[in-house]
Amino acid sequence: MEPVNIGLLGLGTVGGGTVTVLTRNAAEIARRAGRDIRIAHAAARAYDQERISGIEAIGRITDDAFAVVDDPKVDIVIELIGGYSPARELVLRAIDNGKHVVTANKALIALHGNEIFAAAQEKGVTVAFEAAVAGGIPIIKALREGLAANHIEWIAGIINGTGNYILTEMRDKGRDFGDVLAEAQALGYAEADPTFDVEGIDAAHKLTILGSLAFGIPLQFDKTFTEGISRIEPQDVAFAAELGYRIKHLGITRRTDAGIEMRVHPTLIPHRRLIANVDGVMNAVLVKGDAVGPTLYYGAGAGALPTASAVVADVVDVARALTTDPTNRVPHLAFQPDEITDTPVLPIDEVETAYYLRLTALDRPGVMAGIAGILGEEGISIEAIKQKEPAPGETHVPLIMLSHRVKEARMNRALARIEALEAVSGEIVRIRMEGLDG
Ligand SMILES: NC(=O)C1=CN([C@@H]2O[C@H](COP(=O)(O)OP(=O)(O)OC[C@H]3O[C@@H](n4cnc5c(N)ncnc54)[C@H](O)[C@@H]3O)[C@@H](O)[C@H]2O)C=CC1
Ligand SMILES: N[C@@H](CC=O)C(=O)O
Ligand code: NA
Repeated sequence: MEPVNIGLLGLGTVGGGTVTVLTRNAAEIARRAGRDIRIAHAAARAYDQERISGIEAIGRITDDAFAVVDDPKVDIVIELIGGYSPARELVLRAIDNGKHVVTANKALIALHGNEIFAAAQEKGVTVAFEAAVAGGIPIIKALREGLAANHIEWIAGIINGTGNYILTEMRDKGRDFGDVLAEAQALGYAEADPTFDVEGIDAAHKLTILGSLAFGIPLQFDKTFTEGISRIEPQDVAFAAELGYRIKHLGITRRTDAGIEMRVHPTLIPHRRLIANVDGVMNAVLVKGDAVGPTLYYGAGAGALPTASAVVADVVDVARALTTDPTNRVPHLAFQPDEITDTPVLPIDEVETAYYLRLTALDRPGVMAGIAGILGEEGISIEAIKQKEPAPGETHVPLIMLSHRVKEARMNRALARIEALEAVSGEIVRIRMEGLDG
């Protein structure tokens, strides 16, 4: 049988890894796909010839990505340049040319996926994106296929490798935030703009995709609440540990009677949960289905070869389905396109969680009673309070409180009133908490 011809866009971290995996495992991949798979044409603005093992097997390398998507020999375009533009134009052009597409670009899928999948359906081609969420972990496949029997209740995941790497190094080795970020960049884990990693944007892109796959809703990145890790302080990591918790940056999506929660933020979770012990660049995604119960998927969330593993698995999937009727393929967003519903996404004000609060208050009788009075008036009950000893010469002490579950809007009101008290100084630190057991 004729080989499958790949057009590869981008020869950076993931593009280079993809060349290596496709060439190193060529024989085994061909046995699985039923055809040889070869990179006929590749495009990159820049690449390091010396660092890409297998590069000599590429038919032709250019700097013109549009020449690759317009190459009539190419059957499958792999988009690994990243960003919104020209990635969007390249993918739409590839589809228009009748080519299948494999991409690792979560920013592209989260923002333009609805348009891209509609175009692909129209043309009868597939756009595969396993590498876009949780790198090498086959989480898209698990949600679309392995868990297809279930009513999914919620998903909670560590879905940014760079962020988890930074949090782990800060906690275990007391390293500086900036230092660890620079290392994650050197290792090829970070996005081209690393604020996407540290401010939670990358995790929000991935959560947007997970929410759509789990609940059959359109991709709605603009409705995903996003908070990053840049404001986490070492003292909160230490206080959380004293109380039996770890701080992890989680993407959480949950079905409730009022709508679907979609939120990305640092979260205190009990240290005994498996997911609380997922460290470094590793990712993990917990999925709770009504029939299967809780399931956990773990693996490398970033890096050349782990991400290439997902890219090449998609290529094999597409190659196997080249001759099947498009209507019999697994739908892009897990549900049939005409079954995507517009269940509302809840604004963060409507979301209910427990909270870790740290405030700095005057060490004087009556102050605690004033704070407790406001919380009581707002109907917020407190599960635990810890008052630290004042440092020598200090008049103020850190006060740690863990609340029961309450709507965000109500907590915001209470915190504004407490911050206005004369005895309370500065901003109250608030970190959401989840038990992940229900
Ligand atoms: N690095 C990682 O661990 C992971 C990355 N991803 C995603 O994979 C994609 C690629 O990421 P990396 O490989 O890390 O990026 P990179 O920056 O290492 O590589 C990008 C490559 O694309 C080329 N390029 C950029 N614009 C181009 C254009 N207009 N025309 C031709 N070539 C162009 C660059 O010259 C380079 O060869 C991104 O969408 C990223 O979000 C997904 C999962 C993990
Ligand atoms: N920058 C991302 C790369 C993979 O998606 C991360 O760190 O997770
Ligand atoms: Na994946």
